[in-house]
Amino acid sequence: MKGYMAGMKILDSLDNGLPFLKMHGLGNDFVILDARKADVPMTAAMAQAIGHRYFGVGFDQLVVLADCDDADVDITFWNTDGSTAGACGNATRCVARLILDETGKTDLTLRTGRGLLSVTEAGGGLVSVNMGQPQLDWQDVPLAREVDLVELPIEGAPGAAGMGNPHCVFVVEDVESLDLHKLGPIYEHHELYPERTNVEFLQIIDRNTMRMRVWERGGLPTLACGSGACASAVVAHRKGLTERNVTIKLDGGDLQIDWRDDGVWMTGPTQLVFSGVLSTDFLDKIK
Ligand SMILES: N[C@H](CCC[C@H](N)C(=O)O)C(=O)O
Repeated sequence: MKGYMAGMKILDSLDNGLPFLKMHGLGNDFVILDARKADVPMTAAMAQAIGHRYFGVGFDQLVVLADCDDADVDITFWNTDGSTAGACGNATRCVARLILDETGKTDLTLRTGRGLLSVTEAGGGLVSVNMGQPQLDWQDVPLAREVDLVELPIEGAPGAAGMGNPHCVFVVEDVESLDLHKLGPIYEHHELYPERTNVEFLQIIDRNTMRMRVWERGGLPTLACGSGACASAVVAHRKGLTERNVTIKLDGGDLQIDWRDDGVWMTGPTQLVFSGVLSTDFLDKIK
């Protein structure tokens, strides 16, 4: 910022501020902070403040990158309510794109709350991530008690799967007519999910295509949810409705999900939108 608007007091606040990137994957948007070179302390209150769409920057998830010994980078995901998540598929793709471009590699290993994830350059601006095998034991999702994960004892008999974070997947006749703001909070806080859950609504189009809308844990509908798309593909296949390889049509665009022997692969686009700097004045107020 030096030289630009020289002499204005605001410059100091930006020169010593905290740089960030804004990216999205299918309209699921992220603020990315790089703590690899300089420590970036993050708290729930800070995440909430930065995430505010009017008083902060705004995001669906905040992403903090850190160095680690056994992967190209370590990633932590924060929701707008200040909670953290073990997985975020779209943000994982966005970070993968950054590190692929930064290193010139075509394959990466990323560390998330779920463990080590493999990434591969898919060409045409697309990135593929192996999101790992779905968690299909009730303790791992986690659920409150042992139940049939393909037909949960909830009206509408949704299915459950974990992808490093919990998911509750409904199959419905008409996904467009649903009021997510009404339904989402009911199931996010359902007693069967002790750590709350992300909630996906699917409409099957054919055995390789479905439409999905999502209410994310953290209290908001988003335009896309990568881990939710993976969980949805798993549940729909386990219910016998689809093949293992599907196109999922989200509000923000399409994801390809392929449940292979080595895990659930997710392929889709990413977009770097802008870089910015959080002012020290703002940071001082939210600490
Ligand atoms: N948008 C993310 C999911 C964020 C996860 C979060 N809402 C939670 O599990 O608490 C995705 O692409 O997978």
